[in-house]
Amino acid sequence: MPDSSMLERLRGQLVVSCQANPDSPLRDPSIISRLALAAELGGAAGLRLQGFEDVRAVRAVTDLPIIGLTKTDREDTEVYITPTAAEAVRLAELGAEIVALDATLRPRPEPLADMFAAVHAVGALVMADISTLEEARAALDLGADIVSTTLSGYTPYSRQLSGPDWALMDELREAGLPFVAEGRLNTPADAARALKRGAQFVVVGSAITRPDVVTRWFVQALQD
Ligand SMILES: CC(=O)N[C@H](C=O)[C@@H](O)[C@H](O)[C@H](O)COP(=O)(O)O
Repeated sequence: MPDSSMLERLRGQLVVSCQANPDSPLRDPSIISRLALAAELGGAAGLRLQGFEDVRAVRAVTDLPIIGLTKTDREDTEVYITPTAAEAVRLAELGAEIVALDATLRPRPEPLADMFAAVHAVGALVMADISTLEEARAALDLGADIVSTTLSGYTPYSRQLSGPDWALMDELREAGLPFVAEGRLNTPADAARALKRGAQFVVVGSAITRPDVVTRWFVQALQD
């Protein structure tokens, strides 16, 4: 049985996403592990990690809850966050208590319901990454444990914003749907505001663990 007390443990807390793209100099499981430990030292209550190797490496050094995902480029679909049940199950087997997966309404290689069932069958929870209210409703109706605003701005039909999607958070709260705030929460004030907006917890990545991205913000500001 999936342990939903894990979500209670994260309530009101910060989850730090520790990810590095293939072209990043930080792209090494041992470096991701160090980033995760630094996040833990700073008070993170959980970690969001990409890829089997990173999940395995970080599981070996911390007991913090892990939200695991894969990013897989496929020819047949635009869905790239954990597109298949096999990947989802592998993440759970490697120690992710929560598996994040794309739950947008775009064409996908495998039905969402089958993926949710596969994750639950191995005792993990489903975090459904969505981009709209409609997708959140559909995912929760199918049995997702929580939805996350991760993909707002990353589907062509969702709001395209340079900052967090506050309107989506308002819609989710007003609909009474349990949600996590994630995506472009670039300051401590944004993260705190997301909790006030009704988020169960917040996930922050770039502003904490992507120094190349943060450097670019500064460089850009100097040119403006
Ligand atoms: C859209 C997508 O692929 N998001 C990914 C999901 O895991 C990560 O690249 C983001 O860093 C994460 O969502 C946290 O967001 P931000 O880095 O903006 O704080």
